[in-house]
Amino acid sequence: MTERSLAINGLTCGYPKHEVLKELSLPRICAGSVTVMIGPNAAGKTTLLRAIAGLLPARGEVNFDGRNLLALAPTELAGLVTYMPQVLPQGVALTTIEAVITALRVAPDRRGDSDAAVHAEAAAVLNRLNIGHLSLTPLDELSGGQRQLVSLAQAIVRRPAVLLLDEPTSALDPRHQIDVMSAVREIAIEDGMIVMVVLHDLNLALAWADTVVLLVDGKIAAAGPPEEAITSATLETAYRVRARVERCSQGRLQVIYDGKSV
Ligand SMILES: Nc1ncnc2c1ncn2[C@@H]1O[C@H](COP(=O)(O)OP(=O)(O)OP(=O)(O)O)[C@@H](O)[C@H]1O
Repeated sequence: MTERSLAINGLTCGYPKHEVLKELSLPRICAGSVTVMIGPNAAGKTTLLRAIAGLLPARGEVNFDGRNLLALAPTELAGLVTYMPQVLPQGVALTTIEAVITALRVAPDRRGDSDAAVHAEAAAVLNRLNIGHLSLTPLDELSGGQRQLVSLAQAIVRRPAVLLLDEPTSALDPRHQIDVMSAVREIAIEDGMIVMVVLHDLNLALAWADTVVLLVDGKIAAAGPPEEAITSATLETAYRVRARVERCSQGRLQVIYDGKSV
């Protein structure tokens, strides 16, 4: 059996008066791997994820398992792809576990599951993200970081074939950032999921990505293993900063910013 993968060829998409991505193609993404999208503000990272999720009109090919996702009906696409947005909804009168159960229940293939099975799965995901203690807390009483963790739980509980996460760690403290990235990595491997994550924290990208894609102005400026995509030269070009990528005393690569470049 051939390994499942996602391949993007000639993707063009954007907004009525602003074409953001033009004929974009990405290296093939293998199941079980984590691809981290980085790049300056407004580079097109969210636009790319939203196009793959069918939330924006797009032309080209997003091939998965022999099918072009762009041509699928919304319900079929929703069974394969889950997108966690950057901005999280507020004002929803549910507890944390109810929110996760609701996310699972809308998955087309899970509607017939027993209440006990769905509850157990939702509880397991909350525990995995170390927020089991928040199960009965209303969403409106959560902090920003806690809400981000619940939103991630809603995305991963569905165990989609393709998981798209838009800045899932932006509101989290360092410990929870590690919780999230390690959970995402484990789930990708366990379920053979294709995971694409947008991050601004380049040290997280260096630590957790199998592949890094650097997007600048709607185009790929670098793509490959983290140590090849994140270098002094690529950071200077993309972000106009002076930075070094060096190994710390424990051998891990880290970015050190020295200032703005001229
Ligand atoms: N709804 C919209 N209508 C029109 N233009 C939009 C809309 N949403 C985003 N854009 C524009 O599309 C471009 C890409 O935006 P996008 O949100 O994809 O960038 P990003 O790389 O995710 O940025 P950030 O790191 O700031 O979140 C930007 O120029 C932005 O102004």
